[in-house]
Amino acid sequence: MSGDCREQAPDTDGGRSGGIVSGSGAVTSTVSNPRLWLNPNKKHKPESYEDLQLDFAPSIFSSLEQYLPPSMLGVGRDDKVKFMREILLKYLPHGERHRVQRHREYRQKIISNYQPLHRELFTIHPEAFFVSSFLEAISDNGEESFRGIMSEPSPGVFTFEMLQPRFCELLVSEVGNFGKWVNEAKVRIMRPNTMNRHGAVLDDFGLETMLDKLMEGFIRPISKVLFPEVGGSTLDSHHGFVVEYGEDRDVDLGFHVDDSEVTLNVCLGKQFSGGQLFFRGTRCDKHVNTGTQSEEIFEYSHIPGRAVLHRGRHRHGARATTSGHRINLLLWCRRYLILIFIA
Ligand SMILES: O=C(O)CCC(=O)C(=O)O
Ligand SMILES: [Fe+2]
Repeated sequence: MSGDCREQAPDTDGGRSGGIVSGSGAVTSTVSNPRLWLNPNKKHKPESYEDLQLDFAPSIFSSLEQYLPPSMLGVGRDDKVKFMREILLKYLPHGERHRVQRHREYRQKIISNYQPLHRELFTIHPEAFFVSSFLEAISDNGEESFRGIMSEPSPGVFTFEMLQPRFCELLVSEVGNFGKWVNEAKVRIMRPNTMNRHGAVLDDFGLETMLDKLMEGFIRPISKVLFPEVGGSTLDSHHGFVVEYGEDRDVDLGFHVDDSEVTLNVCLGKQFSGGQLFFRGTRCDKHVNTGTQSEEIFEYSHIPGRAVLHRGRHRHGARATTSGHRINLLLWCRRYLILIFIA
């Protein structure tokens, strides 16, 4: 990999540069010159935008809504969407705006042609997806209950039981079905990032809303407590994908950091040997290639259904999967709004 091993994913949420907005908190509510408030109105309960096909993730609209000027808070949802889209597009650099638009068209084309195999995966069903210990900890929603279901075998690396075997099976089968459709329809798809030749972006074939809910309702509350220094409570966007290793697939994954604040990595199966994750401590951009202290060295063996949660800046990689077939679900969770508006 190159000097800076930060990976950039080719999705609409990957934009990292941007402008500055609303320094003084001054407001106008006209769409011709839309402005946001500097501080969020935390008492305002945002609407849900999940049912709309928009160019930004539904959770971005829900998060942004609290920054609307008071005169906009009570208007209809369509007017809010129009206002917020204008703001989002206005503050994206021109090239990025174009990329968002093209990616939206790409996603739309896939979603209108691909027939899902297991429709029950496309809406979140916590009881069917998650194990009960995880659900209980989320419902308790406190540091003690989160730590109660987790181990932290190395500082900043948390592991816990998360997904039910049936959910893992269905997701693996859905990914297989998507791959089959891609081959048969001869569609060229974008891979999850520049490190993978195999794997698929789940957000691109209809799972964006479900994964948005997973991040908002399950990963954000945990991150608020375990990763406050990277803005765990303000995660508002994600890049959701699977990686696949084994014969005829990728073998290993080089040393890197993720383009995320917090990364969720859950093994979905199937049978495999090898494929351990290796960690080498957290670094900022400037020091990403510095040496490793012995206490930062940690190796983790994947177990189906079990999650690993770590900061995106925690340096890591994956050893060769030496036999069988390994599939992992990755959710790179980000703070998109903060990055484009308060750059
Ligand atoms: O293969 C794995 O488990 C690690 C995947 C990973 O680190 C990534 O895709 O960013
Ligand atoms: Fe990674």
